[in-house]
Amino acid sequence: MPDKSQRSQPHCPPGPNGYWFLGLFRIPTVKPWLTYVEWGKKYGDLVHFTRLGRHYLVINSLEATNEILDRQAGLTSDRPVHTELDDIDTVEFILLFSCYLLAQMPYGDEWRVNRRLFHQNFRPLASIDYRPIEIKHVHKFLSSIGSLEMSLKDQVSALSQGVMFDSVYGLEIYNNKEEMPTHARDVVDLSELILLPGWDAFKSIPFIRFFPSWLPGSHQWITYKKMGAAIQATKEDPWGQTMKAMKSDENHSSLIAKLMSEKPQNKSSQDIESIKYMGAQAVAAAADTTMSAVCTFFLAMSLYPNVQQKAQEELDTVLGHGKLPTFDDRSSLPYIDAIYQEVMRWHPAIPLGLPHFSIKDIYYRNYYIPKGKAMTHDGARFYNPDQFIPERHLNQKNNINSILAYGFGRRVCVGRYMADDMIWMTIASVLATKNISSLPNENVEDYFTDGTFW
Ligand code: HEM
Repeated sequence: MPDKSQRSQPHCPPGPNGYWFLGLFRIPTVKPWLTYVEWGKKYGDLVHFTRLGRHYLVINSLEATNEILDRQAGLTSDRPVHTELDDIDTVEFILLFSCYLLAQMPYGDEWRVNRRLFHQNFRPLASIDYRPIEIKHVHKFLSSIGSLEMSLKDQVSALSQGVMFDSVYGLEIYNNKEEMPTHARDVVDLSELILLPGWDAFKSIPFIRFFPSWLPGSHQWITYKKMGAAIQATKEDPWGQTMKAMKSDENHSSLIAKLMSEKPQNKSSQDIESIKYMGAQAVAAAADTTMSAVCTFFLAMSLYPNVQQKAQEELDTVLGHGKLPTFDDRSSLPYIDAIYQEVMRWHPAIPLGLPHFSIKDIYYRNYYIPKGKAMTHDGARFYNPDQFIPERHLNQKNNINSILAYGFGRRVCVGRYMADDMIWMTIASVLATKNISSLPNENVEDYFTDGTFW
């Protein structure tokens, strides 16, 4: 790459204009991905804007994403949240954010250690251990479908949270409204707000955190405080219950129990904290993501009955009518796999991805991208992108790494192998045994709430 002096006057990519420094006040907070796609059509695959002195870059093309987030991953793997919070050296910061979750950690040695721990326990081989639990919960879910006690969305949420609490802590979740799954969802819901451009005003205007709660602006700092409390509860409560279960039940089995009984027996408090954060991160990461993907699948099947019929024909031919699939059947069911990939493309669980933050100025094409950009992407690069067309994935050499919904570069989703198993098993099992009829509302966007997640 040529050095700075050799370039012909690099400049920031185009984007909507705002006020200098203060930036643009029309930044969307409602379904922002729709606006980013519109901006992409107007300005190109890189859209730049500023807000309160911070630069944002929306990446709308796979080519640019690969170049910036993969090939320059050493510079663009940081996260915006804590990097800037570190600048606020207050007691509140130390109290609230001494709790670090992997997804929000700044890129560096601490992230590397915690990412390795997570990877060891959720890599492809380790993820196979969770399959019996996934099958047990999917079968339980199948028998609960149609019950009037809970909405379909709550049942799906209980399924995705149930799998994770069972796998990590050996704890049963009967209802997603119980305290522990609610705290895990709070972590995600609150992070979703915090990651949107514009929710970081108190970093540029620090005295906001001294505002009384009734004053406009104070809600941002209050949200951070609530998130700190939710993280703390998600880290400590299931851990405490698992410690009790390990003492009272000799048959107790869980990831936490396995890690705690591994050598060395007398673990340092730092090692124990890392295990605790890994557990909390896992239940928080799974809270909305797998739920969102499974709900998207139900929506797609209700809108595209021909796809459902084709899938059921494949299942009937390969397995026999009404027979439940096993993981060994996956390679013989290409159309079911194509449906899974289309679910992940059509409405990704995290439409904007998680923001990346660059630690140094970088260059791409003739654009100068100043240090400190948050980067997101929009995956609309397929023909008729709004249509649900599983066929587009058939005869492609796709694998889990081609699924853009799992993110990019060194921060790519570290729980993707387990998520992949879990979502595939749910899709295949539902199609093998149920007929999904129409949902009440035909406007697809109405099913997708505001913010980062479904
Ligand atoms: C539909 C299911 C899921 C989707 C679509 C998804 C998507 C993502 C995305 C987009 C990222 C950010 C990647 C980036 O920065 O480029 C991410 C990060 C992460 N995901 Fe997932 N995820 C899913 C399920 C899970 C599950 C079940 C787990 C836990 C077992 C998990 C654990 C994580 C963690 C820990 C990170 C942070 C990684 C880091 O910052 O180094 N995810 N995920």
